[in-house]
Amino acid sequence: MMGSGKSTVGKILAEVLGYSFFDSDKLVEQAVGMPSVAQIFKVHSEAFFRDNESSVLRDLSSMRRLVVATGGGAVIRPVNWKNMKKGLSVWLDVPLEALARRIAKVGTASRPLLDQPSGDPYTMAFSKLSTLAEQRGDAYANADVRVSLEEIAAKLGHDDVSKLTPIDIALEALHKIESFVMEDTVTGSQTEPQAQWIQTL
Ligand SMILES: Nc1ncnc2c1ncn2[C@@H]1O[C@H](COP(=O)(O)OP(=O)(O)O)[C@@H](O)[C@H]1O
Ligand SMILES: O=C(O)C1=C[C@@H](OP(=O)(O)O)[C@@H](O)[C@H](O)C1
Repeated sequence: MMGSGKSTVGKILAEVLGYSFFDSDKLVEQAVGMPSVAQIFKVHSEAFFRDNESSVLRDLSSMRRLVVATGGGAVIRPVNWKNMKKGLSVWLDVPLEALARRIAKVGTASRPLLDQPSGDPYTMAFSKLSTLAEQRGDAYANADVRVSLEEIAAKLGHDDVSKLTPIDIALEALHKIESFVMEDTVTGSQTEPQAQWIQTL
């Protein structure tokens, strides 16, 4: 979901693993030749953005040793899952209140689906995120690995997920990825090829 920390945590994962890091929104901007996703939505349309997002994910899916921070909406198209399943997918599950707090802090201008002409930024972001979460239903649960910030906070004895650092979250993601790969190897289903393509969702 938007603001869940895909880029922040994804970059740490890439560094630790010695993989390359890509942000699919940035690749779409480059492919289209526009400086921002917001402008692509405005000048073209969401559908145009989604088509380009799908082709970027398709191209990335044939590469190895990379971590990709997808856009939060990549989960809505089954064709994207077909490509994302060529690697290992990680869902950063962040409570909507925490997402809305982060987004209100940085502003909504770069996230066209949340951008509203007026109103309290936290309330507007929370309301739009709730609608998107409802529309997207269980789509995020298709991910191979779920990293729940509420679970990490409980484990570390914090009363609030906002006390978690990106490193806390990346470490938990690495533990979960390791468990998934081990299980995959034992059951013989083998994520292809040994999870060398990781996306944070
Ligand atoms: N664990 C965290 N705690 C607090 N703020 C965070 C955390 N992770 C990311 N952020 C902040 O939240 C905002 C969105 O993070 P980002 O990584 O860009 O999310 P995404 O790529 O999922 O949209 C950024 O301002 C980032 O600095
Ligand atoms: O959730 C979404 O539909 C979107 C998420 C955004 O990426 P981030 O999740 O990196 O903000 C970006 O792709 C676009 O604004 C749409």
